[in-house]
Amino acid sequence: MARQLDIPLTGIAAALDALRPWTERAAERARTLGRPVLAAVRVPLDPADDLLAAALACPPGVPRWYLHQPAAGRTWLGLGAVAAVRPGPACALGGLADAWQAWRPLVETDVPEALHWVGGAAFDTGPRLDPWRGWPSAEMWLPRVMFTRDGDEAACTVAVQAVPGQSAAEVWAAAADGWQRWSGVPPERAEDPGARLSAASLARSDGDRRPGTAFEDARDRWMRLVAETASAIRAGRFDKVVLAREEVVPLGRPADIAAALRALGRRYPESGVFALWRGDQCFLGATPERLARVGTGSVEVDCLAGTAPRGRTPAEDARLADWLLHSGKNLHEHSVVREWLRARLAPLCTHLEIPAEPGLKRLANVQHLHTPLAGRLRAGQNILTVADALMPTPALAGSPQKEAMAYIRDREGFDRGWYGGAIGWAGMDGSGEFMVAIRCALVGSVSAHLYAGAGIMGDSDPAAEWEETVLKLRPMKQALGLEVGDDGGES
Ligand SMILES: C=C(O[C@H]1C=CC=C(C(=O)O)[C@@H]1O)C(=O)O
Repeated sequence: MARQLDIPLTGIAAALDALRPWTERAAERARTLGRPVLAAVRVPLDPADDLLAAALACPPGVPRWYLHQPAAGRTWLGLGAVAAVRPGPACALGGLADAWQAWRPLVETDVPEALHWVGGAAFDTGPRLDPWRGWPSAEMWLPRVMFTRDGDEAACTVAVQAVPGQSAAEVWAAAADGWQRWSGVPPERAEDPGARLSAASLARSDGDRRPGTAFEDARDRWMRLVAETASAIRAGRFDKVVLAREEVVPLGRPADIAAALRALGRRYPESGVFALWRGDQCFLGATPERLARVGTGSVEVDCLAGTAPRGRTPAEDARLADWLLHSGKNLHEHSVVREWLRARLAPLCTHLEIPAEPGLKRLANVQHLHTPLAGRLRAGQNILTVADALMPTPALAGSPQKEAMAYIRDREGFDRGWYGGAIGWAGMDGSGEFMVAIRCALVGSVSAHLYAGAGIMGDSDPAAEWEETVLKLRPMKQALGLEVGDDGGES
């Protein structure tokens, strides 16, 4: 049954009306310059609008990018793409910076600050293997419609591209037509309140812990790799390597992505809940780690490495926190990341502040050692150049970076794809934010691929590292209804 979006179309109609004079200017400039020119406007929206419903009502072919940061009161949703920058196969985010900035003078708008490009990048530059085939190593695009809700303020930015030879009326009609087609189509998947998977419907999961099962084999293999890696570190080959694992869970029925994202937002308010739809796949997660946030001349970066479980009682929780804050292995693991970030940021900054001791970042499932880094950026830097310089940090790759990445590719046995990469946005003025894509899953129509890793040091205990990945996988499992929560609920 066809369904209208839950976004009131009056907001969109107002945006399309406001767009008319800008499409005239853009069409005229495109004709004069002989190259495409963008037009964009922004109108206010009702903050009560359900942005997730809008994302899910879009047809599968429409690129969709979603970021929800509950603690900051922010929910952003980008639908469609009017312009995209996508590098060659072996290129990372930094390779997009010039092409992206080249659009800056080619926009007709009175709200240049409202043009937020969205996208992200993979952990490495490929080659992409299943289930990531078809995903680029990095891509940024300007959404056709961008909804932003920041606290009590909500707005909608509509953009369109005028190509040389198009009349203003044709450009405007393209914008209006695009929206009409999305707003009257059936949702990609019927939202069935009973669609959440019950733990019992799992064909294969972490829950099947009997000896001799695929789970046991996977655990033994991974723990052997951890032991080998720890011994390579002791032999001086690396300072640190972050090993990840992939858990593939067949889905008996389509996953309820909206329910998963809502559950993650409720349970992990300090995290960035993200989703990126491509074809019939959705890459989603709730990450506690900010790669970089760039404002006007400022940069903020999270150093997050070193992990302990949460306690079942306040006393146990405090004991675990105290243990973490004094654990030699975790402090060393953390300092490798902090010093690497210091070395990478120093040439980009005129001033850098880094606390001497880490604090704690506490989530519902785990607690981490955390050091916030803050700096003043040198001229000429922007969010893409900064994110590129920092990717991937030793919290995801290891140190030395190149050698650790080659080892990971060779030994892990799967393509990380965008796990360990970055998801974020970039304003045309160079500001923006990227989150590290962890605590996540790539959900397709028949299976979900879940990812989690742990920093391996010379004194790592393979069983403890395995348990750490079990804890890190839990948020996604519970959100997707693949594992029942401690409180008996799914989230
Ligand atoms: C690699 C992951 O976490 C990283 C981020 C924070 C703490 C980490 C750790 O303590 O090992 C990891 O470096 C993951 O969640 O998949």
